[in-house]
Amino acid sequence: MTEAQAQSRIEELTRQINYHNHLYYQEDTIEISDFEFDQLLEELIRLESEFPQFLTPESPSQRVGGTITKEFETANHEYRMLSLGNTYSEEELLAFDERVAKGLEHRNYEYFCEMKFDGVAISLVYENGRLVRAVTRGDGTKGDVVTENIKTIRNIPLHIKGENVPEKFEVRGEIFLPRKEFDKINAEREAAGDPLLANPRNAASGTVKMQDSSIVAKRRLNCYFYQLLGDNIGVENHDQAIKLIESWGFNVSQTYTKCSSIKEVFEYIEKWREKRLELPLDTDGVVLKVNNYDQREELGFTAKIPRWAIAYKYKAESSESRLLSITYQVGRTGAITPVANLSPVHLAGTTVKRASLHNANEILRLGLHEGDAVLVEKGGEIIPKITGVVESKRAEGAQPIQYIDYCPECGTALERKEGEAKHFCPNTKSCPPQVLGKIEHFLHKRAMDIDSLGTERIKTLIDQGYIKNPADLYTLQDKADELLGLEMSQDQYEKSDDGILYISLNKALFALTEGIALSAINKFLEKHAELELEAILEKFLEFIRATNKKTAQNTGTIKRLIKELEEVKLPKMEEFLPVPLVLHQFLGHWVDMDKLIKVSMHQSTVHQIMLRLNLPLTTEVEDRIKKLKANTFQEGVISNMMEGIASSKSQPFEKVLFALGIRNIGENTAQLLAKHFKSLDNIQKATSDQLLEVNGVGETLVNSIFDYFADEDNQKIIQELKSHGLNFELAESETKLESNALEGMKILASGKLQHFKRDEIIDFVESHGGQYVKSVSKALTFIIEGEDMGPSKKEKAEKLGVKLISEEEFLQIAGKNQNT
Ligand SMILES: NC(=O)c1ccc[n+]([C@@H]2O[C@H](COP(=O)([O-])OP(=O)(O)OC[C@H]3O[C@@H](n4cnc5c(N)ncnc54)[C@H](O)[C@@H]3O)[C@@H](O)[C@H]2O)c1
Ligand SMILES: [Zn+2]
Repeated sequence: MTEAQAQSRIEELTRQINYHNHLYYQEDTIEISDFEFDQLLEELIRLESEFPQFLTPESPSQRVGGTITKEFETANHEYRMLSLGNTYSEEELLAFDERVAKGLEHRNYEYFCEMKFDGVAISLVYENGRLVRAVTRGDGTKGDVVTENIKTIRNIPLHIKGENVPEKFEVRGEIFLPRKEFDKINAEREAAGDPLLANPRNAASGTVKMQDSSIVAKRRLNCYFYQLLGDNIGVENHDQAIKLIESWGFNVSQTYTKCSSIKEVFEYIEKWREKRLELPLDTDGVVLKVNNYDQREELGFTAKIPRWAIAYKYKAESSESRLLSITYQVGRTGAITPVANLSPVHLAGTTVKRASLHNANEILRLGLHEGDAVLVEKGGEIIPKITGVVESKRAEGAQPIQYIDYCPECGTALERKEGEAKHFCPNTKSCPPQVLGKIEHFLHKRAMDIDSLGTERIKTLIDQGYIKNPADLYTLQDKADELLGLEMSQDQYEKSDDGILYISLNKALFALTEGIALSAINKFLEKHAELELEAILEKFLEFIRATNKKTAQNTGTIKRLIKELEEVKLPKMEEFLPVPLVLHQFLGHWVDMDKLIKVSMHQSTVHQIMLRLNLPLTTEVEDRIKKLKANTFQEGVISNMMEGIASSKSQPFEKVLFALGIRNIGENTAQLLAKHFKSLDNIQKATSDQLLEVNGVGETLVNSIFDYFADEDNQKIIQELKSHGLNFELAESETKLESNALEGMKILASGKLQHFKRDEIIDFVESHGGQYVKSVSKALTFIIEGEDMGPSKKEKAEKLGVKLISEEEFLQIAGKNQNT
């Protein structure tokens, strides 16, 4: 490489790394994996050491990647917060160990090994046992002060009690969002139609930097601590420091260990390679640190990293697979996500058969062609991903993947808004998954609260034409008879491109054999998931012989199936068999294959096909066919459903208003609007000025309200719901005040109360003419101090001079004697 080439490559790498650093630290999103990022950085470091004339202090190789934001106060770190060197290879780890030995001039040292937690670094400063400041890493020298946000994390101690607590010290740790919380947040976001968070790390990072601490509190962040700093701490080794902070009440992950040689470090790395996937948070490697502080000092630092520690990062496992097909999933908001169906490969402890492709751009970026050999990666923390195509293995004449133009669920032409990566199905009213989204919202616990209808059942009712909108739910009562025996068709059926019905292999094999349990068949299939369909069927013959149940008869049926599968030449689908072929094994006497194929094209369940064929069956054949069917609606379920639907009619108006799913009307806004306008008719009649009078209503909301009422279909649904007796007005009791005792007062309650549950106090305050306020501010008349009131709230209240009163005093003010 010439000097000029090196210079321009260094510039290019610098530009790219700065770009990805910005995305990662400021925007909390990523476009490339950590591995790809680390490779760029490694290349830069290599070139800079070969061509030191181009190395500048501003190079990303010399600086910690983050910066500070403008929204917070900043504070300087007393001890710089550095990055860590990292490696993905064992040779480099050995080389690191050699450097340590050389630096110390002996091998008499230990390593302290911990998991590398994938979150956000935080520094907490304590003085006289009190948390005084929480600061982000920022640019390593100074960071954002986010104390209020950090105080909402439950297990961060605000006061330290204990012996020998130094007057001043600093602890560092990693804030993270437990994976479960992350999944929960994303499920809620999906249901609300909000964009999904990319991964738990980015979510944690974004949360720490939020302006509103009350939202931070809801996110359930957590923190693991791994470092103690300060003068005269009185310990010589890191393991002692960790034990010390543990005894002071800091949350320390119990995954650490001490190793007396690099060989033991390798054992630790192997021990955790898969086990870490069971931890409640994402981890991306192992950090090893020289345990003794004097030795650390001897080794020192470079500009960016300590010489006494390094991170070994687990490389995402990668395997080659084949692209079988692409399924286009339609989300509840109409967003299309292409998913690659792959020939099964074993990766990171699981069998992978699918990988997300995100959107059309990703397919273009990869240059995917039909049937391509692809590289699949799974790091445990991420869903499997296609990272590349093996072009040399591409079949001659293979065509590039054509993205779909029409919605696979409803056939509507797809749209793509400018600047958005995803395609959308604009048919919000009758596209089945979108209808499902609406109905699920309607049924939600905080809306109409009908819990006897799970997703599967709703889907079935939509698919089979029983409900198209929420109002249809209230007509089900009249169809209870028809619902009995209805098949829940979701998972076990598929349709081929030309509409032939397929059934999952496990159900087919279960029905085709006698005396073998479905669970045994499932186990068998799991074991052989990596085989192709024909090979599985051959293996199944062996399996039948081994179980020794009705062997002759069972093998006979399967052999006939294999033969017909070859002859009939229907499209092949992994893990599924054509329903006509399976039925042919039972009905061969009565119906020929062509007719079975034809009928199956128009139906979506075995139940429906059998209704169409209307054959006189023997009990034996009937039993076989029953084994094929999916779960059906049973009597108990139906009566539960009917009960839930009937009792939902008494849900109060604000719940009904929320249930309608008017865009931008959340639960709180629905309450406010209901209280203010008292009926849906009044809301519909309201002018934009009248709407804007309501606290929290803005232009966007006004527009969505107008849009909603302008739509004739919505008007029809409202009329129908009214005719079924739902509440479209505030009940008498809700509009009447119990007293005016709290008029003009702004009130907040904090901590646990004796006489009220969370929501009850709000209702109580309002029914006595007061206003309930959700955050501490100067405007409050007083705060009701319950048991265990949060110390940060209390501190803030004291600072603002807001009066705190007891629950008893409050009851007196409200004119309620607590004994009544
Ligand atoms: N994908 C992208 O676009 C992109 C962009 C920028 C950075 N990154 C990734 O982010 C990382 C950037 O490195 P960095 O400078 O933030 O450092 P780093 O994350 O590699 O290492 C330092 C950090 O590790 C954390 N850590 C977790 N567990 C620890 C433990 N037990 N002991 C000590 N520290 C622990 C601390 O927060 C510390 O600040 C790299 O891994 C890089 O791959 C990715
Ligand atoms: Zn659609």
